Amino acid sequence: MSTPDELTRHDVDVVVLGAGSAAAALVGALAGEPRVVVMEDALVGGECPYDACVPSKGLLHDGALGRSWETAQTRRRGLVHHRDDGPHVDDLVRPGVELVRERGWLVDAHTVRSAHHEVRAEHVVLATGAAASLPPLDGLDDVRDRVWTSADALRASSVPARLAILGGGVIGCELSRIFSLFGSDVVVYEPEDHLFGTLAPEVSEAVEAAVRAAGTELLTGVAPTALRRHGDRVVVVDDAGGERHVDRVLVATGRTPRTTGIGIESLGLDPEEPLPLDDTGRVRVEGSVWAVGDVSGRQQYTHAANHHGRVVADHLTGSGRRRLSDVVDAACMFLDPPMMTVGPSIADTAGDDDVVWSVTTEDGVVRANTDERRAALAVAADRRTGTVLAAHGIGAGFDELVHAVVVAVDGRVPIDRMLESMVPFPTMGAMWRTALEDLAERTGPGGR
Ligand SMILES: Cc1cc2nc3c(=O)[nH]c(=O)nc-3n(C[C@H](O)[C@H](O)[C@H](O)COP(=O)(O)OP(=O)(O)OC[C@H]3O[C@@H](n4cnc5c(N)ncnc54)[C@H](O)[C@@H]3O)c2cc1C
Ligand SMILES: NC(=O)c1ccc[n+]([C@@H]2O[C@H](COP(=O)([O-])OP(=O)(O)OC[C@H]3O[C@@H](n4cnc5c(N)ncnc54)[C@H](O)[C@@H]3O)[C@@H](O)[C@H]2O)c1
Repeated sequence: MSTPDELTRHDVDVVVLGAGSAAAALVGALAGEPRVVVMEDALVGGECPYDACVPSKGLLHDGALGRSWETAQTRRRGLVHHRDDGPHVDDLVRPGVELVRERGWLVDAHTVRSAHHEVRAEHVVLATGAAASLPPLDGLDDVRDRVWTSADALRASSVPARLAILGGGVIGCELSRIFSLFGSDVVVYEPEDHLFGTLAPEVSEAVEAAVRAAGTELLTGVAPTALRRHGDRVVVVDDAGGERHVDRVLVATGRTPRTTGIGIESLGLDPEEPLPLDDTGRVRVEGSVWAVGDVSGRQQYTHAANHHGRVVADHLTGSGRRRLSDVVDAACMFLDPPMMTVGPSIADTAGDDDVVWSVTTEDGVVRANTDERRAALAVAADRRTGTVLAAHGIGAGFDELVHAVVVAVDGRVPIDRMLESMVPFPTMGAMWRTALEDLAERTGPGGR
C-alpha cells in the first residue's frame, strides 16, 4: 500500500467502483466525453460472463444434449474465454476512460482510494455487484470445504454423486436441473410452501413439476437446520426430522449486495443495511453518489444491471429524465420448459380491484413439433386502460415469447389492438392469445 504522498492522483468527472455489466452499460452510455476512472480488482466484465449467466446456460444446454461433464466443462472454459477479460477491457476503455486494476473504497463522497491511486470525482458510482449469502446454519463453518456457491458449482472438476441445494429460488432451480442432467442425485430444500409462491398457484405448481421432472427431489416447506460432517460426506438435518447424506452442499439462498469493505461508512451509511436509493439510482447522501446493478438492492439480473447503468448515465451526463422503474421488470428461468416473469405478481396486485388475472394451464397448441405439454400462464390486465400489466408463465418457448410480452406491457399496447394481430401457427402465441381473449371479455372493449 502506498503512502498518501506516493499515490497516483486522478481528477475526473466520474469514478466507478466495479467493472461488471452495470458499469460497462453506464460507461458505454455516458454522453459527451467525460473523464472516467473505473476500478476493478477481479475480471473486467464481472460475474455474468465468467461465473453466472453464461456458464450456467452453457451447462444447461450441454446437459440437455446428454454430453459428459468433462465435455461440458471444456466447452464452458471456451464460453468464458478461459477467463481472459481482454475483450471486455477493449469494450470498456476508450479515450477519457481509464481502468485501475485495484480494489477501491470511498474515503468521502468525492474521493475513492486504492492501494496505489486516489481519484477525486464529481460523481461516484457504486457497481460492486452482490455475493452469495451464506445462511446462519448450525455447523456450516465446520463443513465449509464441502459447501459450494454457484460459482464453485459451475466450475466443479467432477459431479457429486449426491448434492443438496439449499434454496429453491432461481439459482436453486437452474442448478438442480444442471446437476440432475449430469447424473447427480439432487435434493432441494425450500422453506417456503411453494417455489415462487407469490405467483399464481398454477404457475408455481408447474415450476415444481418441471424441477421434479428432471429427477430432482424437491422438499418444499422444509428448512435445513444443521450441517454435520460424516466421514467424507455431509449430513443435512432439516426441520421435518429428515437427515440426508450428501457429497456437496450448494448454497442458493439469495445474494447480498456488496456494500461492505467499500467505505460507505464515510458517507454515514451502515454497510449492513440496504443502500437508501431513489428511483433514479441516486444514493440519498450528500454529494453525487449513485448505485447500479446488483449492489443497488433492486432486481439482480444482467439486463436490469444494464438498464440501471443507462439510467444513471443519463442523469450524470444526459437529459436526466429516466427512472429505474420506467420499464417493467422481466426475467426468465431456464428450466425445461422455461419460465418467464414480467411485471408484478398476483401477490403484488392483491387488493387492486382494477387488476384482472386470467390463469390457464391449457396451452391449446397443436403439438406436432414437440412432446412438451406442461404449461401454465397467468396474465394480468388493467381494467382502466385495457392493457396488459403482467404475465408469468412456464411453457415451451416462453424464454422467447417474453420479449413480445415486455413490448406489450412497456408499450401499453391495447389488448383489443393485439387481438387484431396474427399469431403464427402452431406456436405458444396461441396460449397468449387465449389469455388476451379472456381478458378482453372481462375488461370490456378498450378497457373501462
Ligand atoms: C449462477 C448465476 C446465474 C445467473 N444467470 C443469469 C441469467 O441467466 N440472466 C440474467 O439476467 N442474470 C443472471 N444472473 C444475475 C447476473 O449475473 C447479475 O445480476 C449481474 O452479473 C450483475 O451485474 P453487476 O454489474 O451488478 O455486478 P457484477 O457483474 O458482480 O460486477 C461487480 C464487479 O465489482 C467488482 N468489485 C466489487 N467490489 C469492488 C471494489 N471494492 N473495488 C473494485 N471492484 C470491485 C467485482 O469484482 C465485480 O467484477 C445470474 C447470477 C448467478 C449467480
Ligand atoms: N435466469 C436468471 O436470470 C438467473 C439465474 C440465476 C440467478 N439469477 C439471479 O440471482 C439471484 C440470486 O438467486 P438465488 O436463487 O440465490 O436467490 P433467490 O432469492 O431467487 O432464492 C433464494 C431462495 O432461498 C430460500 N431460502 C432462504 N433462506 C433459506 C435457508 N436458510 N435455507 C434454504 N432456503 C432458503 C428462499 O425462500 C428462496 O426461495 C436471483 O434473484 C436472480 O436475480 C438470475
